[in-house]
Amino acid sequence: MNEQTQNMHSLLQMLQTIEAGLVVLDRNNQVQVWNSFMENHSGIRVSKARGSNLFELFPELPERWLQRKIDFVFGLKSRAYSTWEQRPHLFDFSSVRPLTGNTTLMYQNLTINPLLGPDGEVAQVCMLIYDVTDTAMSKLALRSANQALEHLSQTDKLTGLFNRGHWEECLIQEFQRLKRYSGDASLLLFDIDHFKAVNDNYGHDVGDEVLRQMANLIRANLRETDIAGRFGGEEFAILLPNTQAEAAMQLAERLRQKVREYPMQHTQGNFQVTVSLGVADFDSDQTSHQEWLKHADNALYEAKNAGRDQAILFKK
Ligand SMILES: Nc1nc2c(ncn2[C@@H]2O[C@H](COP(=O)(O)OP(=O)(O)OP(=O)(O)O)[C@@H](O)[C@H]2O)c(=O)[nH]1
Repeated sequence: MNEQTQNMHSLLQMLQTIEAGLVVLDRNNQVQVWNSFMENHSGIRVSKARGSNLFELFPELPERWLQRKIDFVFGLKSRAYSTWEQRPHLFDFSSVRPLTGNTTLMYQNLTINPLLGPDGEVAQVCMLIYDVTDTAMSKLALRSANQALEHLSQTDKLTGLFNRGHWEECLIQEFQRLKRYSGDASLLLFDIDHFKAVNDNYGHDVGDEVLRQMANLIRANLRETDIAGRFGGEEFAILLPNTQAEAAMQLAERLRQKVREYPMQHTQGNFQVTVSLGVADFDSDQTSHQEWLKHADNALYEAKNAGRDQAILFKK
């Protein structure tokens, strides 16, 4: 064996054993090279793979998408890429997790490189398939931990509604949007009447349960785009985007009715509670979100003073 042949032989052996899938395709997608990574993970021997059409060997491959990439490499003599974030599992290979022993589908990155023939044109393409399962799994775990943390930091533990901090951030964003682009939105503040008496008569646990039931009633009566939060102890706030004062008052009235009809439960039976509500719509004269809130709070105060169990719209 001369030196050149020996070098070529070593090179081929190296390609056979690299820890990535290596597939060389001709212009008709027929497999020319198939390394041991591909053999081991697909269970398809090189003798069967060589000369076969890639898409017939792997019907699960997204043919149109991959063909476009391959054509791009042939046509433009440049590399093409795809990451696990775009296409998590290109080939349906499984991957054994060393720590847990669990099997999961292998996450893959892909590059497709042009291989030039003697005429300088692309004669074949070389696909490299990388197993990036470890990176992908830890990135996904981190992402979901961050999402859970974000959710926790925005949520009121007792009711599951947004907490005051996050709700107020939503209000600020909506206020700034309305200031810039104009439009309608309304605010609804509501407070359980004589809640202290609920705690005093039935105990703090029953009081907590009333707050939870109240949150459920709110959730059941809102649209997806409405934003509800627990504003304070027994006070709730709802931001109603794209809603004029009249429609906000209808919702306030409906909520008031639903609450007073709802049988709150304690060990000796049921009891009723009522709520007072203050409504204020966005007004371009308002200079800050606090001013908008103040308007709703003034209306709520008026509703309390006028005898409770009612909704009042803020008037300048
Ligand atoms: N069970 C329970 N009670 C709470 C919670 N947060 C605040 N409270 C109670 O809510 C009550 C609020 O009482 P007040 O501010 O006097 O108001 P109110 O009795 O509802 O009277 P009005 O609002 O004037 O109708 C207090 O007794 C607080 O202890 C909570 O998370 N759980």
